[in-house]
Order: sequence, then C-alpha cells, then structure tokens
Amino acid sequence: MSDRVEFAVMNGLGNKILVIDMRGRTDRVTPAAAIALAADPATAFDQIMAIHDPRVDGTDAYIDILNCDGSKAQACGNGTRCVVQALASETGRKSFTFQTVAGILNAVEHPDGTISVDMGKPVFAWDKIPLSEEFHDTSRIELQIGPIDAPILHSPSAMSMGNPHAVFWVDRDPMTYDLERFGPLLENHPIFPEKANITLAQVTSKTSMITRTWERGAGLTLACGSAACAAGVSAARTGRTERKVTITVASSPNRGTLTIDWRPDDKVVMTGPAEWEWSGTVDPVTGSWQRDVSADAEAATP
Ligand SMILES: N[C@@H](CCC[C@H](N)C(=O)O)C(=O)O
Repeated sequence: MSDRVEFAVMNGLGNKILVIDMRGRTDRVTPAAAIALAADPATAFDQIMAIHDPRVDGTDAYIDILNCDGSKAQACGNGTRCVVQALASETGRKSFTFQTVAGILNAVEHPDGTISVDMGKPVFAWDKIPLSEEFHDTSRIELQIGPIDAPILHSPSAMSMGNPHAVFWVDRDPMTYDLERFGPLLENHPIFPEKANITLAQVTSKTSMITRTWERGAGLTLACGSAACAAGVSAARTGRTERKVTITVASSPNRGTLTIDWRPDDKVVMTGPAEWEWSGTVDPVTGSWQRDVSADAEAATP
C-alpha cells in the first residue's frame, strides 16, 4: 500500500477542512497524523474529512471525521459540503449519498455552486445528546456561567445533530462575548459526558440569527455547520424563529451565511458554500505532506 494519498485543503465559510482521499485503502487517518497536520501552520485545520470506500449499498462513500486534536466527530456540516464539492469536481456528478457514524446523509450541489446537505433528524432526548443527568425538557437546561445572581450565559438549549450541541441565547452580537474563556469550561462541563459544541446565538428576526461557536475538539473556529443546524432547530423549537432561517456566522470571513431548513419531515437541510484552496499528497499515518504545484498552476489557468 502506498504511503501517500491525495488531499485537498478546503474551507466552508472559513471552517478549515482537509479532505483526504482514503478510497482503495483499508487503514484510517491516524490521530497522530491529524495532530501533526494541525500543528503545521500550512495545513492547520479544524476537521479532516477522510473519504473511504462505501460500506453499504446505495452510498457513494463512508466518511470518517477527525477533529484537530485527533478525536473523532460524528458530524461536520461544513466539511460535508467540502467533500461534495471535491467529488463533484472529480466526477461531474451533482448528488451524493454518504455514510457517517451518525447515519446516512444526502447532499446535492446546485447550479450556483452552493451545496445542500441533509444533516438528518435532530435528537432531543437527554440521554441521547448525551447529558449526564435527566432533563425532561432539553430546550432549556440548567447550566450557567458567571455570577449566580447575574449569569453571563445561562439556560442553553441542548440537542444532538449527530454530535452534541448546546446553544446559549444572547442579546448582543456573539463577538462581544469572551467565548475563548467560556468555551473550554462549557465544552468540558460534567453535564456533557461526551463534551459538547458550544454556540452563542443572537436571534435578529423570525428568519435570521447570528452565531459563533466554540467547537468540541477544535476550539474557536471561523464557522461550524452542525452548530448552525442546532441553533436553527433550537430557535424554532423554542418559538424564537420560523423553521427556515438564514444564519450569519459571526466569525466567518465577511460574515458568511448558511440557510438552515428544519423540514416538515424532521430532516435538517443546511445550504452554503465550499471553497478549494490547494491540493497535495499526505501520508495518513505520519501526516507528512507535499503540495502539488501542478494543481496550483491548473487552478491559476483561466
Ligand atoms: N465544524 C463542524 C463540526 C465539527 C465537529 C465538532 N467539533 C464535534 O466534535 O462535534 C461542522 O461544520 O459541523
């Protein structure tokens, strides 16, 4: 088995994604390779999306997702859009079905280049999110940061979008909160036995909101697609918005947007862009990599 595979450096609204092509191989991208790639400024990433051969009929690929600390993630919305764009440009096809540890995802690339991913159904049961103690109503759980009588953040909505999320409702621009300080405390709070992605959401109308996320296993990122899904669903669930919302991702370049549609069939469809930056080859065991300059030249050719 060759020690090198192709990979692409991509992003979804600034969420840094490495798409690694593991098709035709039986091994996996190792946590050690992920940590080495994350430590190198040229390849620093938030998530790796490793494309493997399909494991079940009717799917195009199995996708393995790793955070930059080497841990596994069950879902990655921005990364899934990057995988769709990579496979669409390779094959000319527009629609794909993927298997992940969280289930089967359908995705389609639209004529304008944006990509919609069916992220599956939200899960609200406390033991499935999971939370470490029973909450009958997970749309508002007891959890706060700051002084007991004047908390800075409190009563988040908790849910799983395949991965665990807590959404704190804020009344100012999420960029004005010290998420770098609160994020690690909340991600690792004992109420979340598998940790959680922590999002601040400011609802700006019945169809819009602004979010910012501290990601489990990755820290402050420029965007998080599954968190946008969790914020959209939680806002509708608590009567703050309608079921289809435009989410401005506060820390993404130029404050990019995602559309989140919690459909009547309970599926959550996320639509937004993906962007290729450069390609190369990588050793999935060690993380040693090389840039493919011919791909740069090809991309620069009008
Ligand atoms: N950036 C992703 C979410 C990544 C997974 C997360 N850090 C986790 O461990 O659950 C997205 O766009 O959804």
